[in-house]
This record gives sequence, structure tokens and C-alpha cells, in this order.
Amino acid sequence: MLSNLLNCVQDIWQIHSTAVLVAIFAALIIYIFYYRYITILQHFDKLGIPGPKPWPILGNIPEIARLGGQHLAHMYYTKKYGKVVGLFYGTERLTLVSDYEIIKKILIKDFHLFPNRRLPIKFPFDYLDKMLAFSRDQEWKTIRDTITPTFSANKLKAVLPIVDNSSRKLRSALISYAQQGEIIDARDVFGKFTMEVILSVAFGVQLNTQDTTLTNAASKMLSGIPRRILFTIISPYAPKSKDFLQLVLDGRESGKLSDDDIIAQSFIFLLAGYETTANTLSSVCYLLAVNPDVQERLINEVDDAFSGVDDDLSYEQIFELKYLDMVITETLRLYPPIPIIIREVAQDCTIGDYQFVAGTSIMLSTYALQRDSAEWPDPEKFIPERFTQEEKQKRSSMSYLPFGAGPRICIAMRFALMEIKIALVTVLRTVKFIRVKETEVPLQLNAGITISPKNGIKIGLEERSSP
Ligand code: HEM
Repeated sequence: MLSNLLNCVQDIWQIHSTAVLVAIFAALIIYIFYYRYITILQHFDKLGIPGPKPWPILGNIPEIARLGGQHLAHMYYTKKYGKVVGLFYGTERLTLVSDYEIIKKILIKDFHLFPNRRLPIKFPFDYLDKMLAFSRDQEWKTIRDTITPTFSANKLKAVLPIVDNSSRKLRSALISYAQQGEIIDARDVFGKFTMEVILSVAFGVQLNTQDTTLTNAASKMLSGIPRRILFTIISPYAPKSKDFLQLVLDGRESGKLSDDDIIAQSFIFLLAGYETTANTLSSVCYLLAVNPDVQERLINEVDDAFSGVDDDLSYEQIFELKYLDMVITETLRLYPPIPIIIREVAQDCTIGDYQFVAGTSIMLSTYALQRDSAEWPDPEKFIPERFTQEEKQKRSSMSYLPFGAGPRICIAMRFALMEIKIALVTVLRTVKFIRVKETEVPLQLNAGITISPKNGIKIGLEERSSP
């Protein structure tokens, strides 16, 4: 019986061997496709987590694009499906969470279950995986512990004059634009400023803010400079100056960081330090231009602060300016430069009523959280008074996360705030931002990993008569 069967298979094989091979191959492909792209689509149904119906391979991407980008899609999905929503970005499974208790557990209390960000793409150079933002587990901890002292209050005070120097150049440029009656693209002007600051603070490289050629050259550094060249560029500067890079290089001497680690941190400082801060500064100026009463009050605070001071404000005096802080905080609520926070689930776990599966991601939509009308009445309105001490205490700290929270919070938060505050204080002593007919109201946004104005930010300038 068995030998008959074997004979039969042998006959078929001799006659139709190619056809059989093709059939087996096709069955395998269909099985892999089905397993990889179709069964995965039931992931959230199995966990009882609601969400929009995904397409194979594309997931919810077509609908997210149709809704106007992920920032708007997240608001829509949260409203429609609730505080825990299952989404597919292609084949990536992401749970969108906006429940404050669960968020607190993910970011802070149960950090050990969610210690990493999941990298959606593979970087072209392996050493870039070592960037603080994308490094993982113990490697991340070693780098973070080594770099953290770089951003202490004392180190920030030491680099304050560098930021101050660039702010003065920025002010001169703005005065000349005002005198010529030029409409500026704020994103462009502040982009040059923050590029200059990060290059001089992080690497000791001296540039001139408004020198487009040099700034473009520096921008090119961001787009894939080979590792040896970058290291050759930064090394000669670092040992001479007490800039951020020197502190990172100290980590190499103590054996904690390798050359690859150091190059990777140089990249992340540039990537994270340039666009986020430039976008925040241009958003503040836009909001001041379209809210002249707020601008007037802020200018009064700045003038008062300078009235009893001979030269510049100290680090402490800058951080004491309360209304300035409220204006920036409210700007970051409306326009958080990084609109999403991502964490990878390290092991299967249950938080509250929800199960999270290892290898999938959790996504917190800062943009949607910070425009939730249940927490923020009139969420589209720019109201700095939401951030008086008294008002802040009424809200959950998880409702406002422009810098993230917990052990992976933005490492440079105080540096970024210092830079933004110094630039604004310096500039507002001599110019005002004005809404002109080219100013887009409301502002259209592009939202990917960062949020930026779709069509730039066009505003006018007016020289102040008596600073
Ligand atoms: C207004 C300006 C900035 C904003 C709004 C911002 C926001 C953020 C956010 C939301 C995160 C993720 C936090 C989390 O996952 O919990 C982050 C991480 C990070 N930021 Fe910033 N950032 C700003 C400026 C900067 C600057 C100037 C630098 C560097 C000089 C920087 C370096 C980093 C790094 C290295 C990380 C990764 C930290 C880690 O994984 O341990 N950021 N930032």
C-alpha cells in the first residue's frame, strides 16, 4: 500500500516536477503572506482593544493621511474609540493610549516594562543605533548616566554666554529686517539661530547665524556624513573648549563610551537640538504676532526685569520671568514639536484592563492630549494663564507632555528652555512681531516625527521705540 503511494508520488514528480515545485513555492508564499499580513490584523480584536479597521500591509496609513495627518487622526480616533485604541502603521502594531493612569505607569511607575523606543527604520550606519534616543536597555542607561551631568545647571550657566552671543546676532538681523520692512519666514530665521547655537554649544564650532552658506553646510552634516569625517571635524574643537562634546569625550576617557557612542551622540544633539527649538521659537513669535495683548504683557515683563539691571539677565533671573514661562509653556501645549511619544513593550503585561504584547509599541499623542477639551477648555485658544501655579495644580501632570516624562524625558529640556528664553528676552527688547496679510491663520501643520508649519511662518517686524 505504502509502496504504491510512493510509486504514484514518484510518477507525478517525474511528469510534473516543475509544476509541483511552483505549487509548493506558491503555497509557501501565500502562507507567509497570510500569517504575516492577515492574521496580524486580528491582533487588537483578540485583545478587545477597539480601533479603525486596518488594510493588509498598509494598515491605517491611508485613513490617517485622509484625516489630515497623524496629529488630527489621533484626536479623531480618541474621540471615536476611547482612551485605548489599536492602530496599524503598516504592519507595526501601536496602541494609542490617552488614559492618564496608564500613561503614568508606562512612562514612570512601570518603566522597566517599557524602557525603549521601537525603531521603525534601520539607520544606514550601525553606530547610529547608539544614539541616546534609540539606544536600548543597559547601553542606554550607561550613555544617559554619562551625558546627564552635561546638562546640569552649572554647565548651562557656563554655556549661557555662547547662547547670549548668538541671540544678539539674531537681534541685529531682526532689527535690519524691521528697518527694511521685510516679511520674514520665522522658521527660517530661527532655524539658522538654533543651528548656530547647537553647533557652538555642542561642538565649539563658530558660525554666523545669518550666513546661509555656512548654515547649509552644517545642515548637510545632518544628512549622512561618513563617520570618520565627522569625527575628524569635531575632534580638534572639543579638547580646547568646555562644550558639551568635551563632557561626552570625558566619558570615552573613563572607558564608558566608545568612539561610535560619541559620534552617535553628536548626531542626536544636532538632530534633536536644532529643529525642535527652532519650531518652538517660531511658534511663540507667531502666537505673539496674532495675540498682541499677550505680546504687550510679555514686553512689559521683560522691560521691568531689565529696568534694574546694568547689562544682561543672569541664568536665575531668566528663569524667574513668570509670564515668559507661561507663554512658552502654552505655546508648547498648542504646538508640541514632537507630537508623539513612543515606547516598546518589553514583555507581555497587563496594565489596568488592557493587555500589551511584547514587541509591539505604545504611542502617546502629545498633540491630542494637549488639545483634549475635557482637560483644556477652549483648547484651540492661546491662553498663557492656564499655566499659573494655581491652574497647574488642578490638572494631571500627564495631560501635558511636550518633553515626555520619566527616565527617558528629554535630556536637554532645561537647555532648550534656556535657549528659547534668552532668544526671546534679547529680541523683544528691540522688536515686536506683527501679523501681516501673509500670516497664515490658523496655522497649517505637517506632522511626522516632528511637527512643523506646512507653509512656513510669515510674520512682520516692528522696531520698538524705547526698549
Ligand atoms: C523645545 C525643544 C525640545 C523639545 C520640545 C523636546 C522634546 C523631546 C521629547 C518629547 C523627547 C522624548 C521624551 C520621552 O520619550 O519621554 C525628547 C527626547 C530627547 N531629546 Fe529633546 N526636545 C527638545 C530639545 C532638545 C535639545 C535642544 C536636545 C539636545 C541638545 C534634545 C535631546 C534629546 C535627546 C538626546 C532625547 C532622548 C532622551 C533619551 O532617550 O534618554 N532635545 N525630547
